Amino acid sequence: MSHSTTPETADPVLTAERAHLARAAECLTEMRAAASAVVDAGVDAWASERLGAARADRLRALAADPGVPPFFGRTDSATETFHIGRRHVRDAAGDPVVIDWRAPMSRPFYQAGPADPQGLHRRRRFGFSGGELTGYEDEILADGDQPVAGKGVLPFLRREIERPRSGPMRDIVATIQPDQDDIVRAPLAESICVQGAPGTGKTAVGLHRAAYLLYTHGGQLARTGVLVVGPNRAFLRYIEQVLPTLGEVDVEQTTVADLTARVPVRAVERPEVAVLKGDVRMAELLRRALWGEIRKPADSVQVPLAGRRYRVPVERLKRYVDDLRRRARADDDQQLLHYAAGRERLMMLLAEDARRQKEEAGGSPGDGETRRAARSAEVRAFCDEVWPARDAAGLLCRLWSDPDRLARAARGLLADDEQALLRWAVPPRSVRSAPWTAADAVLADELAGLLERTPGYGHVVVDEAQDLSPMQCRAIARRLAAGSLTVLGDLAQATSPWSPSDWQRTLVELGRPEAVVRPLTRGYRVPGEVLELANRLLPLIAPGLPAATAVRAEPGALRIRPVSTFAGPLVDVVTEIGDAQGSVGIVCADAAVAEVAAVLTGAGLPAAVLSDDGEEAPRVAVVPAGLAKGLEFDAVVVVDPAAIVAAEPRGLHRLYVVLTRAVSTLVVLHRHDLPEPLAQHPAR
Ligand SMILES: Nc1ncnc2c1ncn2[C@@H]1O[C@H](COP(=O)(O)OP(=O)(O)OP(=O)(O)O)[C@@H](O)[C@H]1O
Repeated sequence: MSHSTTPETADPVLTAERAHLARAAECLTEMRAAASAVVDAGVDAWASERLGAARADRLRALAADPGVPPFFGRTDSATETFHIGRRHVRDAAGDPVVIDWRAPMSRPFYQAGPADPQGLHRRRRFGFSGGELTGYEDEILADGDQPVAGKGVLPFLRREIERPRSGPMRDIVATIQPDQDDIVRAPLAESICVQGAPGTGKTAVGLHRAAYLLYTHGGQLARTGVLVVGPNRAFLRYIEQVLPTLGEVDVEQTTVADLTARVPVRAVERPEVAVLKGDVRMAELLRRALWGEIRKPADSVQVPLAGRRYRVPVERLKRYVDDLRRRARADDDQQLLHYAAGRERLMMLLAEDARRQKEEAGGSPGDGETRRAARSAEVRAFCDEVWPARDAAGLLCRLWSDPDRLARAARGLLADDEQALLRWAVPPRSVRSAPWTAADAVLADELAGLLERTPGYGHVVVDEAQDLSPMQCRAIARRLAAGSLTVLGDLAQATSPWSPSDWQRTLVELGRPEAVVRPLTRGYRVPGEVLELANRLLPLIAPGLPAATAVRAEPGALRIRPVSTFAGPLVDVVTEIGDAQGSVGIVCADAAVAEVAAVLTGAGLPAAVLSDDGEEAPRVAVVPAGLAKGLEFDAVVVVDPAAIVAAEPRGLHRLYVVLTRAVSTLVVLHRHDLPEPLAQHPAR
């Protein structure tokens, strides 16, 4: 049974809860004061600085956002009552006033249900308005020891979902559902792949998982860090406030493009070239290209050490080089000998050889003398010849400019016509001015990863992973080191040329083939009527993938309107829905964005184009279909679905993405026939 209450001064429950809220706010203020008053008596400057940093972290964590109330829920068992909030609050005696949502004690708040009350007899959720506690909703989970019957979607959850969107994505900490909670709280060591239909909460779950792991494994992850990777800056901008609201300010959030920004990207290549550059064979090509720079030693070397010269014969030099090369083959980045380290090691091997010779002759050279020998002009000249210093961009530039070099690295790997796709017709004047593309940047990053070890994170969350190329996956895997991974995605929304039909290959390239694929199938964002329309595309775009079921129905949420021209109807629709609170997305083919924006602004409507530069999204946004993925709007107008489908090879997948962005209303304006499965829809 559930029940809700609206503000009522006479309600004793509300009065008591408001008093607890005031007490929690007071305790939080005291905790903050205590954290800033700590003095570093009796410690040295270094320790004081470290303490200062730790205190700053703690203060930041305690910094209460006035719009964020100290708690949002409460659990009652026969013996205990806990208030659950975004962070722990305790009183001066150290007793808990609010329990952090991530603490084990909070788990029943998320997991208990009528079928399994987990010792609770009641769960309470609170409603707030501008920081004021205005209402609450109780769910009775057990009557005495007897579980009570459950019911459908709770009014509270529904209100949370339907609250008008303004600005970036919000956290879902008050309403995480049991299947989502299982993923959020999975152990740190477990790598997980969440396959979820649109709006099932994948992004939300991934971000809450990051926050949960940081809370539960704070010490370990504070050292190694957590990384969140999203598809583009518009998406990052949309999600970037969720973790800070949860008190986690130190998580790095980035795109693959920013992660791999090794060369200045100034060009876009043809799709078939981009496909080839994303192919996993590139990894072997680059490995051969780099290690192919190494030459066989042709002559002995005279190594100067402590005033004398020692000859290292060519046979020994060959053995040193061969031994080092063999160590460049390890699968594990931690074990791998990187090219630059190999060069350093070779220098040392020559110096140590000379040292041994001197020791055999009765001398005892010191470490400093040996290190100087390793840096001597003779040893350097030898290494420049045999194991030359290289940089990623320079080597890639030579590879694309020099057909013979490319052919050597590509032998047996790429056909002639494939090599031709990679070659630059005109070699650039300099490395910097070369026509680098985004795919080249990922390749340069692969080379950089062969040259030197890439620092890894303790946990990486990667969103919209269905679109990653194998080479992009490898770029992420390099940053994983010994850490674990949360992969979020939907095969039905895959629009890139690499799009897989199952997750296995992606997980292999991401370095975690053992990751368990966990489905999420309850759709929170999209009303049932709209989801039913989009689901009609599934048999065509992702046969075998289970369709999501919507948690809410909203009669009238879907309108499909045939039009003869777009301008007039578009202005009418946007005028009508733009008046309501909340966000509006007008989604059209990328090529039509300027025209659609001009129609709307020409009619005096406050619309602006959503861009990928990380700027905040306008409330009424004209959204290129190519940028719609991962975003959502209270109302969506899809303009000319046929043009969206025609614009790219996986256009139907793109249409599926576009049709699943609306929280409350979807209007489809179409001039041409709708794709076959949609044309049969009753809402037409
Ligand atoms: N348990 C929940 N309580 C309240 N809102 C939720 C819950 N789960 C998801 N939502 C809301 O549903 C919407 C969709 O969530 P999210 O963007 O995480 O889904 P997604 O699976 O990543 O979608 P897509 O595949 O379209 O990118 C968001 O507004 C999110 O806040």
